[in-house]
Amino acid sequence: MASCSLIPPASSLVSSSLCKLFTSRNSMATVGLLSFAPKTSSFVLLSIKQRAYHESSFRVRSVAAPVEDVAGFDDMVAGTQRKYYMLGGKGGVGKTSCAASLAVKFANSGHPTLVVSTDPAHSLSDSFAQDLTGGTLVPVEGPECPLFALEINPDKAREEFRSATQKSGGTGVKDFMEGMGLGMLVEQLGELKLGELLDTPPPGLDEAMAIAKVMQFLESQEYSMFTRIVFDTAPTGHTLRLLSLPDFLDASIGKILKLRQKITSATSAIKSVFGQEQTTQQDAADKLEQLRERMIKVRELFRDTDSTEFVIVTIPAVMAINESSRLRASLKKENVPVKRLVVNQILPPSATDCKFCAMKRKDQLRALDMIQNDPELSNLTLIQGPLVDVEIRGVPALKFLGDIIWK
Ligand SMILES: Nc1ncnc2c1ncn2[C@@H]1O[C@H](COP(=O)(O)OP(=O)(O)OP(=O)(O)O)[C@@H](O)[C@H]1O
Repeated sequence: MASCSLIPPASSLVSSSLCKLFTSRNSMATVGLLSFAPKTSSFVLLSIKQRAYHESSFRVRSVAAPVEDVAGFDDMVAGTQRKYYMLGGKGGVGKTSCAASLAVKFANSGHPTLVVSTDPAHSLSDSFAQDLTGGTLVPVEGPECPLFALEINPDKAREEFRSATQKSGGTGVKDFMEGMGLGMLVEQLGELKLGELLDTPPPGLDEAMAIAKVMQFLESQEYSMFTRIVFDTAPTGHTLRLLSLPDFLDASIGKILKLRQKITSATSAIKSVFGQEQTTQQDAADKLEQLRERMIKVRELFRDTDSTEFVIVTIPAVMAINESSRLRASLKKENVPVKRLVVNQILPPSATDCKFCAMKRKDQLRALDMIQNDPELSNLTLIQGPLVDVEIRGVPALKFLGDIIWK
């Protein structure tokens, strides 16, 4: 078990007191240094000296900060009905760290939880300091309730889509129709820009495929235990494309299936050619139909105010805030529910003793002010995450960050 001892302030950076955290298992020594900031009545993690500590032995209960309902975590954790949290924002702002810390907090609050990365450049494995690759659910060691992680392999998901569509309307059929002189149908196929879609998948396709894949997993009895699903999504641009993608794919696939019907009933010659491959054609058509249904479900999931919430993560910097504002506007237009905005990596108030930090903090405060005056962001619940001086890696560190952010 961890213990906590209070020692006198060691530097002017520390506003009130320092708390040293220990872990005794495997003779591991200091785990972290906390600073108590009286202004905000909260503890700030200053450093973690030992990274290879044992998850289960890291406890900060004895120094828990006074509980404030800042993020509205009580509301997030309430109920056993399944809820989905999608965390998204600009690249590098801390989406993965926030998503992973939220997942750990849910699991420690009694929810069997699944955390999924749909970002093609996965960093969940790095965040949990555990190998989570492979496209299957991997148990994360440490939390009190089951926590599983899943990194969806976008290449594999895209390949599935490619083979399904090629069989039932892609280049093979297009060439065949050209050979038969059915120019008109080829034109219709061209309109779908399917070839383009397959050769250079738009950002968002990976994401949509990944989410569809997760929903497929979740339909099975085996995964019915999960009551909280946290998505670590790809950077903003991808997310925005994703939102319009289900409509696009739904329309495209719908047209392909209609086109296929037209082709099969067009001439007896074509019928006989397709007849030879009737089973394959049927399989492909079924796959496409399935894909279309899943895309519709993804679209519905994003807009379901009862079970889904999109949490925007940003940093206190003008560019990031502007991007968050645009993201929020687009999400609003698409009727995607957003209630919370995490502003991560905020310098602690005590960071004023060096010129650089003082300037930086001033800059950050100006950016925070921008949020208050931004018509898209000002009405969201503002959650502030402190900048800590080490990388947040592994369950104990994620638990620590989660306890600061998700209150
Ligand atoms: N509050 C914080 N204090 C200090 N470092 C942080 C904090 N939040 C995140 N980081 C660090 O910033 C880096 C990027 O974080 P993370 O991977 O969570 O961001 P991301 O938005 O998911 O990035 P990407 O868009 O590249 O996937 C990591 O090294 C992480 O440890």
